[in-house]
Amino acid sequence: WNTGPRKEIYYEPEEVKAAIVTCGGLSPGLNDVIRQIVFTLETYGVKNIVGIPFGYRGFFEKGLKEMPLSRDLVENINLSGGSFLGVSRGGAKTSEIVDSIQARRIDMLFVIGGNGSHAGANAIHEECRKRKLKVSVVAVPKTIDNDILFMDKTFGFDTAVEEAQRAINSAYIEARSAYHGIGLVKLMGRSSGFIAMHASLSSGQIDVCLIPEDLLQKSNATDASGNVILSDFGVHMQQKIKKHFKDIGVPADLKYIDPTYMVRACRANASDAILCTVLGQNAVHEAFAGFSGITSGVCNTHYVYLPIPEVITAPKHVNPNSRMWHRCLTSTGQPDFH
Ligand SMILES: Nc1ncnc2c1ncn2[C@@H]1O[C@H](COP(=O)(O)OP(=O)(O)O)[C@@H](O)[C@H]1O
Ligand SMILES: O=P(O)(O)OC[C@H]1O[C@](O)(COP(=O)(O)O)[C@@H](O)[C@@H]1O
Repeated sequence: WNTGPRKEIYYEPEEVKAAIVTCGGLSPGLNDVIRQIVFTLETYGVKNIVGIPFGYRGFFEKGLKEMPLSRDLVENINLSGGSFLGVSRGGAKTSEIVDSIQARRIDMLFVIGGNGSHAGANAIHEECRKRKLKVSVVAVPKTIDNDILFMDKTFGFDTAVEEAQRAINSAYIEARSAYHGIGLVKLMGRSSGFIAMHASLSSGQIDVCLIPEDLLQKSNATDASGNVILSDFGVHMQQKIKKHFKDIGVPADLKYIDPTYMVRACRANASDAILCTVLGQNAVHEAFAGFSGITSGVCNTHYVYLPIPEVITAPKHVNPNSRMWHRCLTSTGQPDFH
């Protein structure tokens, strides 16, 4: 569907109670999206806007209180990284969340999150329909990993790629300056290597880029949200490289940098800040148009609304047969390990 404001709106703004929740891991730009949602709701004339603290947990965990939000309060939150509302994993209890939505008389719920949060948003939407509640549940895709289907990019990804350059450059300088130096940098991406691929392409200082599409090391452990915990591949590589050079009797001075949380906690860069602005505003137009169970994003250069079930069928991965991955291989000069 096309995005943007509609001539006819489904809700009477003065009667609306709108809630915003941020779930999952951090991504640069979360505060920009919260801020734009609040600004746009106020522009429509909504007076009752609240933030749900610490993700879905804020709906039912004792001691967590909703936070009244206004333009004045959120004016400057985009100047820092993180989430003004707090985030969390786990705690997805759909029926308790919907009980809480009902008790708080929420008409619009804005869920800012990744694949898991979208699955949660869809479950909440379905449960609201089942109970015949007129609640618009709309999502805004958030993930630095850029692993949401159909989206050209998600907010935070550009910032992560840019911020990763600092770590790559430091590793490069250390490696160049050391006798038999090697620099090793670990970047985030869970099961999708978009950050690593784009950071390699943009840096030009990388000799080998490894992506999880090639290298997944699964374990049986899961995090609070049920995501499989992958073993730390950076540390694994560090040990393997050291052992290899020891075994062949060649000195190697390996410097390992793991900048992942420094990258994730950054404030959004200019291009992500613009993306967040558009997505935040579109989410409000989406809710006022009466949509629910929908997410907004940028797909094939167009801003669009998409049904949540379509975008969560699977995470998006780097295609090892794609032109982009082959451009990366050409740029680094590494062999194709396939
Ligand atoms: N399949 C699911 N159904 C309902 N809720 C889910 C599902 N998967 C994850 N969630 C909830 O969504 C929230 C965020 O999920 P998580 O996977 O940690 O991050 P992300 O949304 O960034 O992928 C958590 O509170 C989690 O419990
Ligand atoms: O240490 P945490 O918070 O569990 O997060 C680790 C994971 O978070 C990520 O940044 C993704 O987070 P989301 O799925 O919440 O977007 C992955 O790249 C990484 O594997």
